[in-house]
Amino acid sequence: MKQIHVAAAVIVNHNQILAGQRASGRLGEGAWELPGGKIHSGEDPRETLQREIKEELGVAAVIGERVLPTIVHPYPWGEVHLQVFYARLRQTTLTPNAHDQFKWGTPQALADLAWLPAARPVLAALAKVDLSQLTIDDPAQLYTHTVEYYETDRMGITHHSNYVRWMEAARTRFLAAIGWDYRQFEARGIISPVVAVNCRYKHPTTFGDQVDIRLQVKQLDRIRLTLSYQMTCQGQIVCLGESEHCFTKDQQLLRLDRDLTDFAAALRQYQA
Ligand SMILES: Nc1nc2c([nH]c(=O)n2[C@H]2C[C@H](O)[C@@H](COP(=O)(O)OP(=O)(O)OP(=O)(O)O)O2)c(=O)[nH]1
Repeated sequence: MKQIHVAAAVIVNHNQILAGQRASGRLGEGAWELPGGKIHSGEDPRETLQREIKEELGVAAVIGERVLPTIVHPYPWGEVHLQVFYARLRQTTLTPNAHDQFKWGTPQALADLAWLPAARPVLAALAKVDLSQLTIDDPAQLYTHTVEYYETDRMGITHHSNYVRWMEAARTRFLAAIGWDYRQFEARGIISPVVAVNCRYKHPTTFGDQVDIRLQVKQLDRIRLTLSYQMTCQGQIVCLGESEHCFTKDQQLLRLDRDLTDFAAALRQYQA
């Protein structure tokens, strides 16, 4: 039997997920499914989902962890191997393309819809999950640091200066992950001075603590980029930071909306 490899997304918003009704004229028309589609040859299933969600809903998505092991279901048209991942949408306004209608609801409320059979085990698995507690991270925006002994002070807590360094570590990794490695800027003669940094220390950390630093693009104006950093340890906020940057070449300020338009477009994808 022909094998059909498919990726589908449990798109989460608070405690609700998104179900789509397959448009008429498609196989399984009228049945409900999770957004997704066939994995192209050589494609990573997470890339499939980014592509399919863009096509079907008109928005960018962050793809998280697997929900459950691959589901295999035989249909008259082939054996579907369904890989299901959590996802969240970057924007809330959808432009539906491939479905007759969409519904948001808790897995319990949506369980009675006429789902494609391969999707049913997903609904059963979700019934045991507290979706509102789920964090779906874009790896580009998350840097995890384990506090070193040498980062602590005489009081036994992390010295405050380290948080600013971790912000920089999160930032350089973020830029590299979105295709704008800082070395590329330097190779083009562009430098990016930090024009402001601030930190609000909310709770101390100490040796061995694992600190998650989540970065977001807070603001982009003509010359300035503002990034925000939320730092948590075991889910508790330990520090909230911000940094502001400008970009210069030959000691002239560059404009993000004129001289660095590709970079600005890449950053906008990560704007909160
Ligand atoms: N997206 C999705 N497909 C599912 C689910 N459950 C399930 O059995 N399937 C099956 C139905 C189809 O046989 C297959 C998905 O193929 P598809 O034809 O919709 O994929 P596609 O979006 O790439 O479509 P196309 O461009 O080839 O028309 O997986 C589900 O929950 N979501």
